[in-house]
Amino acid sequence: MENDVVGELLCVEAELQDVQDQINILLDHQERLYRKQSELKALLEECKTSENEANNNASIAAEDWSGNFEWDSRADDIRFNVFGISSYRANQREIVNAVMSGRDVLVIMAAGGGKSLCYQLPAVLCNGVALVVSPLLSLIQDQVMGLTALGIPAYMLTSTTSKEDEKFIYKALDKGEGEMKILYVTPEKISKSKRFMSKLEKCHNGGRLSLVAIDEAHCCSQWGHDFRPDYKNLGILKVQFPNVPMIALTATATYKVQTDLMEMLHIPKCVKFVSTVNRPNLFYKVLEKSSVAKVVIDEIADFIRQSYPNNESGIVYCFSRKECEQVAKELQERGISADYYHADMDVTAREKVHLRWSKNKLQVIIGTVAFGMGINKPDVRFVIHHSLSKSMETYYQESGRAGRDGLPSECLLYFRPGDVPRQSTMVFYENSGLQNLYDIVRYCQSKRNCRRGAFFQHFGEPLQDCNGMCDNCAYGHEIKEVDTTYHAKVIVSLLRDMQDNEQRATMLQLVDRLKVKMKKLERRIPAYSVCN
Ligand SMILES: Nc1ncnc2c1ncn2[C@@H]1O[C@H](COP(=O)(O)OP(=O)(O)OP(=O)(O)O)[C@@H](O)[C@H]1O
Repeated sequence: MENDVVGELLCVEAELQDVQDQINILLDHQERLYRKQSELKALLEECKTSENEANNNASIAAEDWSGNFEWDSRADDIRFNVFGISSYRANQREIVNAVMSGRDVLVIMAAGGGKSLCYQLPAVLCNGVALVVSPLLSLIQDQVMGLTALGIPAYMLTSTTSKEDEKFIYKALDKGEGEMKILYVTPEKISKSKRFMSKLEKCHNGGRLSLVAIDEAHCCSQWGHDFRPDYKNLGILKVQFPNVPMIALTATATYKVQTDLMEMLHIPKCVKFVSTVNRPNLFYKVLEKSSVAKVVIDEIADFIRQSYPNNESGIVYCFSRKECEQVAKELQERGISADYYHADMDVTAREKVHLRWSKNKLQVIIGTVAFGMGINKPDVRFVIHHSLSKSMETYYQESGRAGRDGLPSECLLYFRPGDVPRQSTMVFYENSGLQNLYDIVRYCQSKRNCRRGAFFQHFGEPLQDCNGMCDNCAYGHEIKEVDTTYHAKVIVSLLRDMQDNEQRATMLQLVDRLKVKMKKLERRIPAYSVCN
């Protein structure tokens, strides 16, 4: 009898091993299919793009923006002698040529790729004034300061503009008096100031409006990660000035966002320049986040001390304002030069922190998502996420603030499932909010797939080699397989009970109830221990 049982047990074990082997084969197959699926999706997007462009304007395909143009030598002269740039980066020359040819242009170029030159160079080359719409005051101030230092007459019309400058700007628009090549405004100026719009109209009627640039153009789309209601009204610019070339620029836009913003800005026939989202100098890594807050801070402090002992700049992103302050305080207590930045602080205090950090007087800035657009520091060596972002797109943008100078930099994300419900309550009412959140959760939980590959997949781009620049590709992870069938059954029965009794619970309450129920069951049926 015992022999029979042993024999049967061996058979079952052999069969189980066989099943496991088949599962492994299927998992490999699934991974290959995912890759293929992402490549095919990218191809489909490309086909759609070229099909749309062909439908919109058959001549686009035939146009070659890298050929010779009459402004070539003047453009080279200004690029080199005014901007001090010795050669163009990918797509820059082609974009300048398309704008100079009077076409509307959509530019999608990764952070630090050099988008500003794409409209600033044509602005200097052309007669008249270029209007630039940009979402943030700090961003505008930086740009105007930079251009003024290069000797380019650039101005901004914002709440901080002096009466004297305002008078000069209005005169320049109205009558073409004084020298003004570039004028920066926030989108509110377009939607809210009738006076400004009437002066702009006069500038246009006098043939002096050379081009319109829309920076951070993804803000137009509700499907984007940073929708701004005032951006919705920018379409008026194309309606009022149909013959003035418009250039819309952003670091990220999925196909859906691209289509949406082209529609909002009324530029259906624009020439599109899409550069890769790949940032080869960034190393992406996901770390398991301890449920003990102090442990996480200790780890972050150790990482900064050991990897960046020479005051190299970094950012730590936190979920809430309170958490920012707490993390900053605890890092300070561990001897790290750190301070916080969030929307609850007054503007002066925020600017002070930003300035200290920009000038390397402060090593680490601890920010909420409010510390975002307009951060132009090129030498940020690390971006740490104390909790996960709300989407792949947001994470790409935030982590992308590292290494804009092209030098090796690190992007670390601390993940624990307990942080997911905090985000899900925030994104529940956003367009595709939960779907976007689950995409990044999948990114965090993956122990097999290339992190970089996840970005390519998300932005519908063909896969490129990671060159070992993510944790999964560099060292791989030991994968422990756990059978969770029993847990799943208990969860389902728990949910059924709650449904029958019309009860509601948050995710964390649910976890607590599950723990209690598991304990009860274990006591009753010890064989089904949680460790099973
Ligand atoms: N062709 C070039 N050669 C060398 N440096 C360049 C070139 N074009 C731009 N740069 C420099 O690269 C840096 C980043 O450029 P820019 O600020 O325009 O990037 P961006 O694409 O707007 O990035 P972000 O989306 O992060 O704002 C700037 O210091 C700029 O002077």
